[in-house]
Amino acid sequence: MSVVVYAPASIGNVSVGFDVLGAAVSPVDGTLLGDRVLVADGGSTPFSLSCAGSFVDKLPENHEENIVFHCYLVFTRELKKRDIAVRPVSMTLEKNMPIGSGLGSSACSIVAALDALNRFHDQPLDENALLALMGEMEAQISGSLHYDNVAPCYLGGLQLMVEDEGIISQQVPCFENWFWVMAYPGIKVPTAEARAILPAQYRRQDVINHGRHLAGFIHGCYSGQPKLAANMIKDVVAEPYREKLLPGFANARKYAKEAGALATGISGSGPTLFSITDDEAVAQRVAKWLSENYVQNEEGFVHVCRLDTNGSTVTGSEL
Ligand SMILES: Nc1ncnc2c1ncn2[C@@H]1O[C@H](COP(=O)(O)OP(=O)(O)O)[C@@H](O)[C@H]1O
Ligand SMILES: N[C@@H](CCOP(=O)(O)O)C(=O)O
Repeated sequence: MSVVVYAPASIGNVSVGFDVLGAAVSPVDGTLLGDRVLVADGGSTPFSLSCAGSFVDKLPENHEENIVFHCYLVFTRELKKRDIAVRPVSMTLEKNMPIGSGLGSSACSIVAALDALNRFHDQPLDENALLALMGEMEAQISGSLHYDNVAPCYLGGLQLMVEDEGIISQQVPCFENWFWVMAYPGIKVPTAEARAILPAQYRRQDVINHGRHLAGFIHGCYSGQPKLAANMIKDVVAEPYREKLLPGFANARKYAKEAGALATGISGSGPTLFSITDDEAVAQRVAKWLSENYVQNEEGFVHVCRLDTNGSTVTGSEL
């Protein structure tokens, strides 16, 4: 028996909810924008890991530094705590996501690995316990606990981190007709570094505006007001400080607005940007412009996406 799990790209923060809001996305043309992990019977070897995929060269050379190995360690720790037998596993990571891209690349590997390990062991951990482990792994990589990539990647859709009453995250309704244009320029911005440049404290006016934007956005989503929700997508917490890490971002946002996009922001800690529109022609026009003007090298790409409401999914038993 073996299982392959696909975990999609995600937009941390969605501009308006630093560390507490995230969205999973998948390209409309069916491209797999996410990692896959295969877990198969390891036979007489307790654990082995091999890696493949278009971004395999960007992974740490030592497999013990790969987050998938650490996922195996924490998963088996949890099984041992519960007196559940750990099975020998042979794992393969298909690394399709660029690292340090703002697309939740590490979250893709973490979610695919832990979801696949759990399924291979007949789901001994419930959704919340698994999500808590995913957060632990993301914190190990970025230096602080935030669920805004792993939660949408695992559960799908637009997710709000409530982190109370034993609930980590809950889904918020969003607009099904929105296109999310994702543009990765091909350069690297490490999440830990993009967090380190943020202020430790904020002015009262910024706090008020942040609360107004996030509450207004969530209200717009629940009351079915797309224009209000899109107008609320403004970031006073991270974007003013991170913009300097993203060459051409201000220009790209200006173009997207003139072309008819509803809102544009930094995806996660960047350098990927996202731009929202409800008009496919606008999405294609913005995508073309970003390909020609925001992408900096051959590693960059642009995808027109929809919200991925599935989150991580089983794609079969072989890669
Ligand atoms: N499977 C993996 N996928 C992505 N990054 C990994 C993986 N294993 C280890 N890493 C390391 O974790 C760090 C991820 O960097 P980060 O900026 O947080 O990426 P992202 O924001 O794209 O998730 C890098 O130092 C990378 O070498
Ligand atoms: N809330 C985090 C999100 C980081 O997302 P990533 O895709 O860049 O890892 C932050 O903004 O630091």
